[in-house]
Amino acid sequence: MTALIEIEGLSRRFGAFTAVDGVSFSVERGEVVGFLGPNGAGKSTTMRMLAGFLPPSAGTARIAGHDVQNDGVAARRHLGFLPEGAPTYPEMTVEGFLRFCARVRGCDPATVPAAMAVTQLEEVRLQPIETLSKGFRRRVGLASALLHDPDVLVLDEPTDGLDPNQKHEVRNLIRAMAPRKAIIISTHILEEVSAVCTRAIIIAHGQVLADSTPGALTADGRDLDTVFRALTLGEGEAA
Ligand SMILES: Nc1ncnc2c1ncn2[C@@H]1O[C@H](COP(=O)(O)OP(=O)(O)OP(=O)(O)O)[C@@H](O)[C@H]1O
Repeated sequence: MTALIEIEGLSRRFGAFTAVDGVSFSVERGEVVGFLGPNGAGKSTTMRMLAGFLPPSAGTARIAGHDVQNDGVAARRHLGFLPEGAPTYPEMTVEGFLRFCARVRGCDPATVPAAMAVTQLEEVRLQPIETLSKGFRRRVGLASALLHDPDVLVLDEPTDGLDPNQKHEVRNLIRAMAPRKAIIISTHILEEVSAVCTRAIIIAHGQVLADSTPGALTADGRDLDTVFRALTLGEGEAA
């Protein structure tokens, strides 16, 4: 069976600078992959290429077997993407924005109430997005990614800006969806990896430094924070 996410030799240069440098991995249904790395490591650039929003300088990305560049429409049918930052169209209400997203993507408007329910947006459904707190805006983005119940979720810092209770809810939601989907989440929060991820990929300077289960990464008794620092700061076994 083909993996739902397949990335091979993905690279992206900006001028002379290489932001992503030959990244390869695949993600099967049922996996929740934590994509970790320091600021500027290349996480968002990789995710934007995987979502088909940024063309790679080299390499390929496939979603459910469809190349995101050459067969983008078919690939996006299987993809829910939560980009960094807030949803656009700040003057729209939450419900209006989600109905608009459903219409543009050709999915049934009946999906909107369900997406608002799982992301707990009903109480603000008639509020313009620009009047919402950062946490609520993040949940609007998440609801939009979930609308068409895609097989693959690519979530760039899904809990950014949420309070501890909301973080807990979003992690529960990710865990509940996990068996039916392939999910990749980028995060700076290492506790999130232990809480929801079945696998962790650590990148720095655009290159994959580790790709393993959280248990295997910490098998020698070090905590994930120490492993992360050792890998990304080049402290090696001394850490
Ligand atoms: N459009 C662009 N033009 C030039 N450089 C860019 C562009 N987009 C990203 N970069 C650079 O590429 C590198 C990787 O950026 P990226 O946003 O992918 O990192 P990140 O791991 O997501 O970081 P963060 O954790 O801070 O979000 C950074 O040095 C960034 O400045």
